[in-house]
Amino acid sequence: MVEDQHKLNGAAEEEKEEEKEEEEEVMNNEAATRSINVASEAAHQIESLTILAAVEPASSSTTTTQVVQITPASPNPKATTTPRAKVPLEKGYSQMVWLKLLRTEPDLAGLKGKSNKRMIPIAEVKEHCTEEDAWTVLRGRVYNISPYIRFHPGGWRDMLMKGAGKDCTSLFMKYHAWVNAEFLLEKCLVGVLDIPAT
Ligand code: HEM
Repeated sequence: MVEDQHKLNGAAEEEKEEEKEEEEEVMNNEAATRSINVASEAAHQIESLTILAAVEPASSSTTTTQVVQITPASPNPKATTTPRAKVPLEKGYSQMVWLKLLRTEPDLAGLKGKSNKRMIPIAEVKEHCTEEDAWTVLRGRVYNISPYIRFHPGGWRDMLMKGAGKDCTSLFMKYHAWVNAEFLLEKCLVGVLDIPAT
């Protein structure tokens, strides 16, 4: 009887621990996504900066304030892109874990020693369209997205896989032009898209 009670207590403790771990993972995940976004956002903010400059004319003793508007190089796309739908990530697939993999996994691209500067025709990209072997083209670069699919915050079956085996640049720009994919997929680069001369 007492033993049973001990077992029950033990199980309850374990469950609590697991819940705590899950909560921590969600918090870490959100913090990592926020940091990535803040960095990308900041880059856009700088492009549309309005500077309030205190100008002191040489000929006068009074100080006037002048507004200097820097014309944006490109508008902040977040304001114009499609509304977002968050998809819960499976346990163990947080942005934190992905960032760690980027640092620790030597061959996320699956190159097995081959160069990632190879020119790749779109016909070859098309052959890699399954979950286990998914390539995509983004802004002229070819990436192996298989290791990333379950980490994609927008979901993979209905979303990321839409870009598998093809050029996903327009889909990517539609949903999140501000996302720094070049950084997130840096280690997944397999080559450069070969665009035949016309
Ligand atoms: C291949 C490179 C891609 C990368 C590196 C990538 C990365 C990301 C990241 C980091 C987010 C979170 C954005 C945030 O929280 O502000 C996100 C969200 C999302 N992604 Fe992607 N994505 C890619 C491709 C795609 C494609 C091809 C689609 C659509 C078919 C897509 C659809 C979405 C959607 C709908 C969200 C919404 C969820 C959200 O904003 O939190 N993504 N993606």
